[in-house]
Amino acid sequence: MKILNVDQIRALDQYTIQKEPIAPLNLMERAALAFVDWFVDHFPNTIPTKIFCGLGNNGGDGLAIARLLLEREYPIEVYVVRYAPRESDDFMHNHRRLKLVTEQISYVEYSRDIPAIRHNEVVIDAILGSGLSRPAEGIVKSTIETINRAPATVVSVDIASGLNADKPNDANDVIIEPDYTVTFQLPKLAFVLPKNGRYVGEWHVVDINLHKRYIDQANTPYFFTQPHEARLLLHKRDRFAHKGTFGHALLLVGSYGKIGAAVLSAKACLRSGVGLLTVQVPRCGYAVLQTAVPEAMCRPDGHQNVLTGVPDHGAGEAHSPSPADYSAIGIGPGIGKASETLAMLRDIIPLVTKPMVIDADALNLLSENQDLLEKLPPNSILTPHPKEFERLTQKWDNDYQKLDILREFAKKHRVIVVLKGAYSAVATPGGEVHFNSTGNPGLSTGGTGDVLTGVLTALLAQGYDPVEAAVLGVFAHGLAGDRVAEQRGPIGMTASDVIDALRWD
Ligand SMILES: NC(=O)C1=CN([C@@H]2O[C@H](COP(=O)(O)OP(=O)(O)OC[C@H]3O[C@@H](n4cnc5c(N)ncnc54)[C@H](O)[C@@H]3O)[C@@H](O)[C@H]2O)[C@@H](O)CC1
Ligand SMILES: [K+]
Repeated sequence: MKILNVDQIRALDQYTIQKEPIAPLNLMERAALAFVDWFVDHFPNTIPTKIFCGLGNNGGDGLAIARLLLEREYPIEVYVVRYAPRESDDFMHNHRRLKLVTEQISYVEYSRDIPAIRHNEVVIDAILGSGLSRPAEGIVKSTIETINRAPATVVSVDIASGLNADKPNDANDVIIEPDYTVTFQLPKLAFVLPKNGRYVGEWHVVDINLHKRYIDQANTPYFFTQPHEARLLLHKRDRFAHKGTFGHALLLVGSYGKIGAAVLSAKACLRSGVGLLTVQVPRCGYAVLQTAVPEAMCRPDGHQNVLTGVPDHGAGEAHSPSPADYSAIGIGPGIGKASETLAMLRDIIPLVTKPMVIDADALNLLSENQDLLEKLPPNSILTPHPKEFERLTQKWDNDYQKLDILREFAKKHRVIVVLKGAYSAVATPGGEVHFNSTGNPGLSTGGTGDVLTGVLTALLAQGYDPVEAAVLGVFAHGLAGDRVAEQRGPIGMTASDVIDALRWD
């Protein structure tokens, strides 16, 4: 699903009005109905509900919503926040319509007009929407502050009042902190950025049938991966397939004290459909790996505690692994930053021609040895969390700047970057960013990153296009986490649970 900016959303509204065609007032009615359908599914008509409306089209939506909820016998009180002398046309139409069904419309001009809000109430926030053009001030600001202090459940219409949809807010801006945001047609970029979590709450997109042709043609670097889109990326398996069909992956993982990372990445790789897997671990990890992951071939490193890339001669292999022998290579989980391991990266990276997966301390070694970045095979997948990405690049002032840095980095180095977190962002060499829709805070636990490396390496080994591998792998990994959270709650989740919950159908 595309994420469009405010100008595009406005143009999309206009395009729909002209090309469908539909009168603006009817489009507003459609939006209000879509909101109300969602609302009646979530709140019974026994809860006192206060709805705060601004004077623009967001407020117009609010007035239409109030009328539709009154028809459904919701106990609604309507408050119009009068911050300006002029109302939008569609606001005025809906104001007239609402007055035909209720006398109970209050006007908030001064602080004393703001009603008390009790804890068992619902507040619908329709003060300002995507037309926000300056910070909330005066009576708008006081109303927002009162709503935020209230112990009620808050639902924002389209977007929290005061929140910019596609650019940073100032630290001092006063913004509604909703429990839910019900937005029209497409998500806003603001919703997927970490700093905005409290200004979005749980968000839902409702379909209001805006014109598909405009959406199809609109140019945007930003996408939100929906389940059906991820599922389309999945390769069908041939009935006559054999293990050679699904590639041979090599994982270079683990160091003394971190062999668990090697085990997790190896298990996840095998659970993600790879045909054959070889795992190179320091000698200290040999028995552990052979026991914990009997399906994998283990190549012990010549070094007892860290990876050097040189195999243990006792294992009968005289040569370093030839990267060309493998369909995909994943490096990083648990490897540490020993100088021998850096030397291994220096040896191996220039020899690899196929996209590889780079994670954890391999990323930190790249940060400290940036010349290696230039040598990465094109379309390699890097999987930093924000701190690792900051080490690779620079500090950022806000999430929007972080996105710019992310896109620039992926383009410059011709790599795919999976910036991990809520709504993990997959940045492509072509400048696109795909935000993931699965996952939950339970995944913030040791080892889940190692699992992701295994998953991505398996997909590359099977011949997935690297961008598709990243988008699909991140989606499947998050979905596995969601399955675990559903079964046992997010708090007790372990990386091993995530591996067990991986499914590819
Ligand atoms: N245009 C359309 O066809 C549709 C619009 N819809 C609704 O319309 C909203 C956008 O409506 P508008 O463009 O009228 O904008 P808003 O309703 O967000 O804002 C109204 C006006 O307030 C002024 N304003 C901006 N920032 C302010 C501030 N901080 N304090 C006081 N005044 C401020 C601006 O002049 C702005 O145009 C969407 O969020 C959505 O809720 C929906 O009805 C769907 C269809
Ligand atoms: K709003």
